[in-house]
Amino acid sequence: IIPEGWEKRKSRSTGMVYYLNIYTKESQWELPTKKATNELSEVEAAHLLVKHAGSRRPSSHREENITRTKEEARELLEGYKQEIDDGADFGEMASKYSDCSSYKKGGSLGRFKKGVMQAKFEEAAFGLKVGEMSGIVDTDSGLHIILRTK
Ligand SMILES: N=C(N)NCCC[C@H](NC(=O)[C@@H]1CCC/C1=C\[C@H](COP(=O)(O)O)NC(=O)[C@@H](N)Cc1ccccc1)C(N)=O
Repeated sequence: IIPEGWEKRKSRSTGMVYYLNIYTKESQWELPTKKATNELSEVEAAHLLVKHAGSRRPSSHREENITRTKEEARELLEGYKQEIDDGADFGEMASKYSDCSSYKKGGSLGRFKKGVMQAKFEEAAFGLKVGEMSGIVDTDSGLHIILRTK
């Protein structure tokens, strides 16, 4: 069977069958193998981080000294999440508003294995399907929304 998120396509030029991932738009000739997320040793994800006064490092390229409260951070992030749910581009929103240095790459953290990110962040990221966005995730760094891209 073809795993969720993949579609079987026929190449217009050669008539050969290939497989297209409807979330990441990647294509491949061989039938994708379904790997249960928990078996997956790594995922690729992007995030939008809003820091607050209680963050472990309350500073970013956006603000030298971040003084907003955690609740203010939550309200801000809920607003960004709503905009993304309404169609705004995740990468653009992360570039504009994220307090993480990954803003330079539209929030992309690249691929990472288990054991690298803080527990709550890892738990959320490895629990997402490709193309799915998390709810608000609370770590020592601040509040995040996460988009799994691979
Ligand atoms: N790619 C890695 N190996 N980098 C080490 C990850 C360390 C890990 N980080 C986290 O868990 C959170 C979740 C995602 C980002 C992050 C925190 C902070 C922002 O929060 P702050 O540390 O000011 O509290 N951003 C980072 O770490 C950045 N290097 C992420 C990054 C940036 C650009 C390119 C790739 C990765 C941890 N165990 O603390």
